[in-house]
Amino acid sequence: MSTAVDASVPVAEQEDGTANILGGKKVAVVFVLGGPGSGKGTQCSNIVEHFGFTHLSAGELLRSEIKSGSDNGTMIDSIIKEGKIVPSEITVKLLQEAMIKSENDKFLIDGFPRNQENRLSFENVIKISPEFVLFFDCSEEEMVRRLLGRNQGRADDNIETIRKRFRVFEESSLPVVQYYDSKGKVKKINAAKPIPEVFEDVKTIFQPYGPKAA
Ligand SMILES: Nc1ncnc2c1ncn2[C@@H]1O[C@H](COP(=O)(O)OP(=O)(O)OP(=O)(O)O)[C@@H](O)[C@H]1O
Ligand SMILES: Nc1ccn([C@@H]2O[C@H](COP(=O)(O)O)[C@@H](O)[C@H]2O)c(=O)n1
Ligand SMILES: [Mg+2]
Repeated sequence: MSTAVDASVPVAEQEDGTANILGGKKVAVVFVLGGPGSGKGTQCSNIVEHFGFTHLSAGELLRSEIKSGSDNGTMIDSIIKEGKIVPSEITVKLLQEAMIKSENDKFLIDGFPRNQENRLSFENVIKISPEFVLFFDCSEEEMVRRLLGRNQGRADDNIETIRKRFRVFEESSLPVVQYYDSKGKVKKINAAKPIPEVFEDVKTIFQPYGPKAA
């Protein structure tokens, strides 16, 4: 059984001082937040490659759920097209299953928690506190440019839904960032720079967690 991420890395505890244990192993979780198109997925891929984390994108898990034809698929699809947030019990269950299935003990949870309900549901069900929150800061103007140029066929990459996603980000996701900031857990990155420059800043933050095992 794995007992720790790396003996030299201080692993976060829950607020009551108990360890972050999932499926019998001690785990480290980093929440990755930022506006739509700020570069969360792009930088998570780099972190996986250099520091051996497992990347779990809440949005990707929800899109897979739609594709799988699950009972909730139609409802998730219409919520995503509206740029709104899927009920937490669905997203938290998908994250929990993916974490338990994984053999890794270091997770990047991208695009989550998107609102306070997501945060509380994760705390109550999974009972893990994040090591920190990596927050990508970028202007809306730049994020629109990136999203409209992404070309991945996403149903929500159109200007109407993008505007709605920005409002949801401001109204529901930024309060989560502020909550973690009040606990001293936010590491803010200037995400407006080119991809390699953003990753230089990200690397500095992840140095204690790497490098990826050979
Ligand atoms: N620093 C950057 N400079 C320019 N383009 C970038 C940068 N980072 C990412 N991109 C590009 O912007 C687009 C959006 O990036 P990405 O998918 O990583 O964003 P995201 O934050 O995961 O968005 P979403 O919340 O919509 O999933 C992609 O086409 C990506 O290649
Ligand atoms: N915690 C979450 C994360 C995402 N969603 C929905 O998925 C959409 C796409 O998410 P990305 O992170 O891939 O941009 C997002 O706009 C939400 O509709 C969610 O409900 N809850
Ligand atoms: Mg993404």
